[in-house]
This record gives sequence, structure tokens and C-alpha cells, in this order.
Amino acid sequence: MQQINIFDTTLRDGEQSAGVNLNFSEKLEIARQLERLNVNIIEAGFPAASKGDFGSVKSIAETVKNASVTGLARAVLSDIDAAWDSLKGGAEPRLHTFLATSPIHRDYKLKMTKEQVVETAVNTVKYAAERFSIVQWSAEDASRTELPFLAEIVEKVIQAGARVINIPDTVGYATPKEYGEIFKYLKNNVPSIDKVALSAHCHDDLGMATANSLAAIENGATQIEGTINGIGERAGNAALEEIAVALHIRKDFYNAQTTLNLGEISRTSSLVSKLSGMPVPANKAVIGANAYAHESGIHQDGVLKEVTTYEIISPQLVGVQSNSLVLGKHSGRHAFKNRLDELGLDVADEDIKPLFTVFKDLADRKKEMTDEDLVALVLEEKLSKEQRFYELIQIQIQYGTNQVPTATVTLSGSDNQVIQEAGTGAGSIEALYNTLEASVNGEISLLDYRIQSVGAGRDALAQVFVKLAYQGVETSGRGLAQDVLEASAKAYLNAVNRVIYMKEKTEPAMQNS
Ligand SMILES: CC(=O)SCCNC(=O)CCNC(=O)[C@H](O)C(C)(C)COP(=O)(O)OP(=O)(O)OC[C@H]1O[C@@H](n2cnc3c(N)ncnc32)[C@H](O)[C@@H]1OP(=O)(O)O
Ligand SMILES: CC(C)C(=O)C(=O)O
Repeated sequence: MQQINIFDTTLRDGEQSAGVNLNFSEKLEIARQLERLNVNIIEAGFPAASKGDFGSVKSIAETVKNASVTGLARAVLSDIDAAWDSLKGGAEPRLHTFLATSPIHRDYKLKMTKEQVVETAVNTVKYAAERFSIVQWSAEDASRTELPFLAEIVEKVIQAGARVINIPDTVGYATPKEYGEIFKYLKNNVPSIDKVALSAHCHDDLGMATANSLAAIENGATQIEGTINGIGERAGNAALEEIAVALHIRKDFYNAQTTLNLGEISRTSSLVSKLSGMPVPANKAVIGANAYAHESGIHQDGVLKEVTTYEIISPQLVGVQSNSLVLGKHSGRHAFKNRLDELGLDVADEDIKPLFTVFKDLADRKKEMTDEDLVALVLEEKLSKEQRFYELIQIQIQYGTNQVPTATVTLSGSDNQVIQEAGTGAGSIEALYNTLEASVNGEISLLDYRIQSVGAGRDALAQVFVKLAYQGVETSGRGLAQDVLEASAKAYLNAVNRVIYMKEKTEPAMQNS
């Protein structure tokens, strides 16, 4: 199986993400985590860029023991000197130097002829090779470079002492087929190519960075450069976690492997996201919050029956604790029942169907049904099933800052007779409760009223608790609904029903005694 070296540039190209600025201790913390992840090479920064970069490359080189540390330098002697001064204390001083080769960069940016580009690259690689044990040379914008010229300069820098040749798709322009063909071309047209390792460095401007990196592996690359979470200049770099997991899951196809400790991926991703301030999109491959979450009923049913029906990566592989079946409006009965069982809610089989109907109705109005919602729903249904005498059919409340609040309620009472009442109050709840009191026949004193939201968010369910005295009995009631007024009405009727239920149960026994 082909061994693929992982070159992590989170601290260099990753830090080139707009808005990201990592301080010294943050860089060191990331470098230590990259060591735990077991990457092979850490590009710690661009020593000539600033004093801060110089200092952090130096201390990372001196601290990290299980990975080779490198720094970037232009084809400029003073850049190489700065890199040497920062890296020479490390175990294996290694330089990454680059010069653009494409006509656009030669003509407009560098203002150099082909000959000048070759001469500069060769001279600086020679200079670097006298100092560093390993020199990596990158042909910036290689994917937009004339192939014969690319082959020519690559051969010359190898002769000058480069040990690794990197072929960047600097602006994320290449397609996987084209990018793979560049590696194939170099393999066939550079006489000394077998003396060096070939490296791929892809950007994600067209969303093809991972695919391009894998295409390079198929065509002879043995080193892959990228960043954690794919952060980096513009649309970012290739996401290393995606490439490593793709190689692992599809080893049957790629026949290649990395040394990465895949179980550290989730931790590394969270650390980089936290310190860089770059959130990971929920749908991001491998490490997104939704990567192991199943939302729809058909998928959830499949996963419950056999997890591989819809899961090709086991979450534990990358250090994620477990998958999740998110309950919502797309969920089905299997997942619903499974979650109730997991929560230890004892629901008889015949009660699942009506409960599921209420669940779907609520889920239609909420983004996600939480465990708290389910517990509240089951308790509510159990309670109202046992003690239902008056049932709420409909309420309508009118409230305006300059008008008297008015409530209209429709209930069904014993023998399914329909009761309709209207009333007013000082506030919406009082209008509602005055009207309910008139509907249920008999005086009611409200002793306590509390409202609580179930879960967080604007779409949280409302749970209302009341304590009241009715027909000489004090009791409590609870109501759950999306709306606070509906929950209030349900809580009130729940308490009234309890009193009637208690009286019905206890009075015959009293009469017989
Ligand atoms: C594709 C990549 O990601 S490459 C890495 C990009 N990263 C960075 O640029 C971050 C660090 N950079 C910096 O801090 C600064 O740009 C520095 C310190 C390197 C240079 O700063 P300045 O001297 O002010 O130059 P400035 O950045 O404005 O322009 C870049 C100069 O380098 C030249 N240059 C660009 N690439 C190279 C190269 N590989 N080799 C030699 N010269 C180069 C440009 O042509 C330009 O030269 P000019 O001044 O003669 O026109
Ligand atoms: C310096 C090189 C490797 C680079 O970052 C690029 O071309 O994107």
C-alpha cells in the first residue's frame, strides 16, 4: 500500500484565511495537536513575513518532536536566511521555497522571463540546499503553466538540490482529470523525477480541492498538502481530514494510506475552529455537526435496522462520540419509538400511534423536537388520557394595548356536548380563565400560575403549571403547547378534569362506606 505523507499548512496557508490571526500560544497549541494527529510535516509559518511569524516558527521547530517542521520562503535569499534562523534549532531543518511559473504570474506579477524564473529558482534552491537537509520547491500556479516549461524547471531544481517537488493548483482552477494529468506528464517527462517526492497543494475555489488531491495520488503524488477544516486563502485549501478519511474508507480504490491518527480528527477540527474563529459548516464532510445526524424517517429506519445502510463513516473513527437520529417533521414511527425507549418512557404499543400524530403536528411547527419536548409530550398525553372530561376544541383571544382583552372558547363536555362562551378580563390570561370558568360551571380560584419554556429558542414549547381550587378541592394542572395561551388553557382544564376525575373515583367509595 502506498504511504502518503501529510503536510499540514493550517498555520501558514490556513492562517492566510481572511480575518484569521493566530497568536503565538494559539499556534503552539495547534502544532501540539497536529503532532497528536500524527501529521508528517507542519508548515509553521512564513518566517520572513513578521517578527511574530519568525518567533512562532522558531518555537514550534524547537518544541515539536514527532513531525518535521518547515517554513515558507520566496525565492529571495533574505527570506531563506530568515527561515534558516528560525528552523535551524529543529530536529530536521526543512525549507519550503517557491516561485511562480505560469505566464500570468511571470508576466504580470514577477515581471520575469522564463529564463529568469529558471535562474532564480535554481540559484535559490542551491543556496537553500547548502543549509537545509530537505528543500521543497513549489512551482506556484503550476496548474496554469505550460507543461514543457514546468517539466524543464522541475528537472533543473531537482538538479539544484530539491528533494520534494510541489505542484500547486494555486487558484483552484484545475479539474481532477487535468490535475492528475500534470503529475502523469511530469512522471513521463522529467528525467530525475524518481529522485524526489511529488506533492499536491490544492485550493477550493471551484470546490474541487479534495477531488484534485486524490487525483494527484492516483497519478503518483506521495505527499498531500492541506489544512484542517479546509481553511485557507480565499475559498480555502484542501481539507486534510477529508482526504485522510477518503483514503481510509476507499483503500480498496486508492490503495494508499496516511499515518494520521484518525481518532484525533474531531478534536483537531474543534480546536482549529475555536482558535481561528472560523465555524465549521454543519454539513461539512467528515467533521460537520450533521455529518453523522440522520433526519428523515426512511434513513432513520434504515440506520436502526443496519447502520451501514446510510453511514459509510463510523463517527467513532474520527473521534465523534456517536451518530444521532434527529427527531423532526421528517421522522417516522420507528425512530420516534426508538427515542421514547431510549429515554425510558414507557408507552404501550397501542398508544404510539396517537402520540405520534400529536408529535408530527408539533414537529411541523418546530425545527427540531428535543428530548425535553418528548418527555413533556408523553407525560401530557398520559395525563390528559386518564382524566379527560372537558376537552379544548378552540380558543380565540383578542388583545390590543387600548382594548379590553376578550376570549372566546369552545369546549366539549360530557356526552360530547359543545360548550361555547365568551368573556373579558384585565389581561389575555384573565380573559381566558374567566371564560373557561364560566364554561365549566362552578367557581374556580386560581392559586398559582407558572410558565416555563421547554428547551431554548424562539420555537420552544410552552409548559404552563397551575394550581386552583374547584368544587372545594385544590389541585394542580399542566398544559403543553406551542403557544402560551393554548398551554394556559390546557393547564386550567387539566386541573379541572383532575378534580372531576378524583370526585368520580372517590365519591362512590365514600357513599358505600
Ligand atoms: C500562493 C501563496 O500563498 S504564497 C504565500 C503568500 N503569503 C504571504 O504573502 C504572507 C506573507 N507575506 C508578507 O508578509 C509580505 O508579502 C512579504 C514580507 C513576504 C513581502 O512584503 P513586501 O516586500 O512588502 O512585498 P509585497 O508583498 O508587497 O509584494 C511581493 C513582492 O514579492 C515578489 N514575489 C512574489 N513571490 C515571489 C517569489 N516566490 N520569489 C521572489 N519574489 C516573489 C513580488 O513580485 C513582489 O515583488 P516586487 O516588490 O518586486 O514587486
Ligand atoms: C506557496 C504555495 C505552495 C502556495 O501556497 C500555493 O501555490 O497556493
